[in-house]
Amino acid sequence: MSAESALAGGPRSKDTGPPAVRLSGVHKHFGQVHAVRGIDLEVPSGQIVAVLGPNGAGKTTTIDMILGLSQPSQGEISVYGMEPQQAIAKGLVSAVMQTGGLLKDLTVAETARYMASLFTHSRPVAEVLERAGIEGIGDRKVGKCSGGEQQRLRFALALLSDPELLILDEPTTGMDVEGRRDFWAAIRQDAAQGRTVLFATHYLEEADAYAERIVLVRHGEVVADGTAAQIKALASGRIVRATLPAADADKLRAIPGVERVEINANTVLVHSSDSDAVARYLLNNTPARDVEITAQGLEEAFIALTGDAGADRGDREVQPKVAS
Ligand SMILES: Nc1ncnc2c1ncn2[C@@H]1O[C@H](COP(=O)(O)OP(=O)(O)OP(=O)(O)O)[C@@H](O)[C@H]1O
Repeated sequence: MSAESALAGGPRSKDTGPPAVRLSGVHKHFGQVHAVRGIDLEVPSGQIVAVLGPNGAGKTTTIDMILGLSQPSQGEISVYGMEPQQAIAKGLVSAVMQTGGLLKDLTVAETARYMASLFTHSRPVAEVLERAGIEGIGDRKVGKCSGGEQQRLRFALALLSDPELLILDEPTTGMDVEGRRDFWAAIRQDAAQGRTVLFATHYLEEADAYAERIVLVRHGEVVADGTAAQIKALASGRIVRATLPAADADKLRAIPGVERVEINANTVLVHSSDSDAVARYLLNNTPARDVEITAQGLEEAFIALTGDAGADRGDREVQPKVAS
């Protein structure tokens, strides 16, 4: 089953009420810093959405406003048609943040029981631990849990109120590949029931693998919004690779549609919106061999759309970027 079909749908997604999240013309200033610059966004109920962007793009600032932790300087935010605080007070929203909030000397199960006791209506502790895939470590002290297990515990706690909307702010930062995979497996299984999930990430791989929709932000603005395939298509060109000793970069750049030429020893890489023209030129006018045409991936789209040279394949962080 594809990530999309595993994540989409479910009983909750049939809701026809107000969208889970709506942002209209939202700006946020911190003194001189214009962190969010006019974001419009609507997340329908039941959708799994990644807010993807490099460091400093404004993801956390936006999530904090959706959670009612801070107010927009301008614009409006509603959650299920209500003020964010009102939706949270009704138990419609839970969040999994990166750090904090856990007592190291309690066990996993004690932590969940303690939190459950704070809710008037709570899902059974055993059920949320199972959903988070940590039912086998209920007796383990939180301080002895790995970073990934602690995040799955935070996820379990977030499920106690059985929220309609789950918000996760870079939930897997610092986890190893296996921890990340287990964490997302748990989220994905849960989301198949139709819960709405909005997560911020700067891991392209996570957005590609787990979101139905990617909202790409850069410098506080949405620069692309769609499925991973649609975002890849925005940076629509293809790459033509060939073996060509003594390639003439200027001649290659002069072919219509060529955006970028890279020459590495005997290999040329030509990024172009008209790959056929490049291939024709290479085969008819040069001694090029091993000509290959490939579609650009999400990483190229990310670089093209966010202007960041240091995009990440999933196990490295993108370089910090300060909004200008
Ligand atoms: N409380 C604050 N005071 C001043 N500037 C802030 C504050 N919070 C965020 N900023 C600035 O706003 C911009 C957006 O920051 P934000 O944390 O929302 O980005 P982000 O996309 O979540 O980045 P990261 O991936 O690093 O968490 C940055 O330039 C940041 O330095």
